[in-house]
Amino acid sequence: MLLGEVRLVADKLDVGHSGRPVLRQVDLSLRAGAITVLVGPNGCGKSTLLRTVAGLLPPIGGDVRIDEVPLRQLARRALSQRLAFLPQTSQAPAGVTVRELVRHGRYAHRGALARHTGEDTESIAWALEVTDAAPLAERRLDELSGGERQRAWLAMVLAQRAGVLLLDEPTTYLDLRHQFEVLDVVRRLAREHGIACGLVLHDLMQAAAYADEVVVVADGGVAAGGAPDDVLTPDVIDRAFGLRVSIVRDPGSGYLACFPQRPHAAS
Ligand SMILES: Nc1ncnc2c1ncn2[C@@H]1O[C@H](COP(=O)(O)OP(=O)(O)OP(=O)(O)O)[C@@H](O)[C@H]1O
Repeated sequence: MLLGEVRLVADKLDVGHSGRPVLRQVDLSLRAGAITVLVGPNGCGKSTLLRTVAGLLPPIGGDVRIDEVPLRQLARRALSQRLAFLPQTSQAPAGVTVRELVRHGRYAHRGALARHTGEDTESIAWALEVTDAAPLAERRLDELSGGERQRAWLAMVLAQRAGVLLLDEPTTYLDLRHQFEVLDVVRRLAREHGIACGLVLHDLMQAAAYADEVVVVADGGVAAGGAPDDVLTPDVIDRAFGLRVSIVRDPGSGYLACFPQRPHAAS
């Protein structure tokens, strides 16, 4: 594994819907073994950006390259072998088991009708294990808790064995412990398996704790990007979210916490 190798690059990317730009001139790079977290206010364009670099929305301008190959030159299956994307919400057919869901991740390699190989079996077992979803494998997805279901979806995209993993708000609907569990899985995927991870998160404290690089999206573009300590400052947060905060570091865990400075809040 080549730690730090750039796997995905967006170069002067304009993204939006029906030809109407939401974000302009976005530069982004995702490195092997690193976690990049996109943060920003509601509706600023984080999902639009993630969906565009995942090849689900056409760029309005600019370029995305994965392993130096332009995204537009990659057929669907070739793209799925390099990049896995988990959207904010996903639907599965009723009654499907976790193992069946995870097997879907292998269609990127084999197609839906092809026979399964030893490599498929091994990848499915690995994806279930790394997400701690192996004990759930024979359970029906619609009978799981939100946290268990999220781990199953994560296992499905991991079974693709792609070098780039994009997750849109993977901690939504999860309680605090399960949020950290999912983020710990992502960290393990980056650190131990060299996967380039790009996440959208709303929680700035979690972004600070897990990101190698934070990208702040606001006002039609990238407002700031870099190491969490450099980027998550009161000024940047005020500019992006329109909220004055003070930032405190918890001496025990080292985590940053933001507190809004609203004079009326305590009254
Ligand atoms: N399918 C669509 N068609 C047209 N406009 C859309 C579509 N999806 C999103 N938009 C618009 O694009 C803008 C950016 O939305 P997007 O979902 O990317 O924001 P976001 O930062 O991910 O928001 P949130 O934090 O609320 O999830 C918004 O103005 C939204 O209304």
